[in-house]
Amino acid sequence: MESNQIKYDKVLLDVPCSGLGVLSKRADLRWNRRLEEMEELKILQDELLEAASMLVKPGGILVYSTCSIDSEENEERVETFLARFPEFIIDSATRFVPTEFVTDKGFYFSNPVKHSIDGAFAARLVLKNSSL
Ligand SMILES: C[S@@+](CC[C@H](N)C(=O)[O-])C[C@H]1O[C@@H](n2cnc3c(N)ncnc32)[C@H](O)[C@@H]1O
Repeated sequence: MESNQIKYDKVLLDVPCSGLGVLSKRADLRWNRRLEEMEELKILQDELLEAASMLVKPGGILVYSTCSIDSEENEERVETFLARFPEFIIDSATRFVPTEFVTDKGFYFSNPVKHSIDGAFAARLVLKNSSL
């Protein structure tokens, strides 16, 4: 999918997600999830990530974020995306947040049990310049 629309230096994609990082505030989510809904959400997250990536300028930044602690909605979505769009690379979160919130792969991740705050995930991706 290619596009001739305006492109941006920075794009933030805060996707619809299961909300599994915020169960302390949304206890109802615990009971209302269905497997099929998760599968649909993952497809939607992939579609939105691909669509958002088309809006990024060469050298620009794409941040993918969720309020989920489920790796299927987090690392797995980003890895699926990077396998299809290797022109994007991970830019580690270490420059922006304390290291205790940075995963081995350079993603931001807060864990309600470990950090006593809502669970969330973010991946900072850079679109390589074609000249690189
Ligand atoms: C996690 S929320 C984003 C919240 C936002 N960051 C804010 O501060 O208001 C996810 C958003 O995705 C929107 N959304 C749901 N399905 C969508 C779709 N198919 N395409 C685009 N956006 C969608 C929802 O309406 C919701 O506003």
